[in-house]
Amino acid sequence: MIYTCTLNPSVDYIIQVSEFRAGELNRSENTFYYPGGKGINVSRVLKRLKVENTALGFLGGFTGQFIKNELHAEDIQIDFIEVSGNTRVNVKLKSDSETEINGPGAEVTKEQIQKLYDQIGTLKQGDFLVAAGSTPASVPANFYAEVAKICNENDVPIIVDTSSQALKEILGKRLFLVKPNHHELGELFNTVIGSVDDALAYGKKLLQEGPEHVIVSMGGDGAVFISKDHCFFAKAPEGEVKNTVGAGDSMVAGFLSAYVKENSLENAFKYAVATGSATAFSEDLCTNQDVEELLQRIEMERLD
Ligand SMILES: Nc1ncnc2c1ncn2[C@@H]1O[C@H](COP(=O)(O)OP(=O)(O)OP(=O)(O)O)[C@@H](O)[C@H]1O
Ligand SMILES: O=P(O)(O)OC[C@@]1(O)O[C@H](CO)[C@@H](O)[C@@H]1O
Repeated sequence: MIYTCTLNPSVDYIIQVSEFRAGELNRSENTFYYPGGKGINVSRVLKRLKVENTALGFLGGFTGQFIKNELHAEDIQIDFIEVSGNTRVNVKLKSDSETEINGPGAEVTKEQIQKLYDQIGTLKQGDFLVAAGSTPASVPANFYAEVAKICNENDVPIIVDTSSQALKEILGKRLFLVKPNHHELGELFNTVIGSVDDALAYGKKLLQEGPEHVIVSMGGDGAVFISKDHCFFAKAPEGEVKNTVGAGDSMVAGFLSAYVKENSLENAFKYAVATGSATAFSEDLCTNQDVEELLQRIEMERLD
């Protein structure tokens, strides 16, 4: 079974305003509410790609209930730990540019954190864990490192997609995949990643710190895949960009779905880029059909 873990889920409130003016009354043309948070997005895309999975993490209040209802409607298995506050609402303002305001997240107690460690401790060989997104202030900074330790002890491959700060905490642990975007990778090494060559060079540095595979995503400029034996670059296909929120999470879901079905890293990476871009070209997250259609248009080249 694939498990996703979202410590800080969100209701993503999408507001479309054609000409946003700060400091004035704006009226939106459209608003949407989606269950969000990085691990939850991975779960939703995996399900659309016909891969069964279970979503773990913390949920609370009326917003938490909304997320449960939506995941239930999409037939996604969940095993969230209930917290007493409201799960946050993250605002995604779409105008000429995309502006995001992410909330801090609900308070989590020590007992609830322990409960999650215990849940993760039941995962066994053959399972995968995707741990993604920010950690609320009440969760210790070494949470992902602890989770990676538990997974390493039980031979459970773990994929981590989080901020550069949280990523620093887990360097040295055995990780199946990490997927920083080029900004996060730059922050990690105190540099600016401005080209495919930079992404490759610093992705290789990151590989020396423990992960088995690294994907450096670069938005509309595509992505670089780095592993011990193979490095690839894939261009992102052209299309009408509607929503880049969740593109990176879709990429992780695309990679994992193809990897568990075919066990080929090259195809998994191709699938990852197609899935990320398919979401960028959709209002919500992509569908299986979107991904299959884009797959034909992904151009890949070897970098080594
Ligand atoms: N403008 C775009 N055009 C085409 N594809 C895109 C675009 N933006 C993103 N993608 C696709 O999605 C992948 C991941 O995008 P990105 O690097 O923005 O991830 P991210 O920063 O982790 O995103 P998020 O945190 O919002 O989920 C890219 O490698 C690419 O395949
Ligand atoms: O605040 P975090 O946890 O870093 O990111 C949360 C978030 O921006 O990430 C997802 C897109 O990747 C959204 O669904 C969600 O609102």
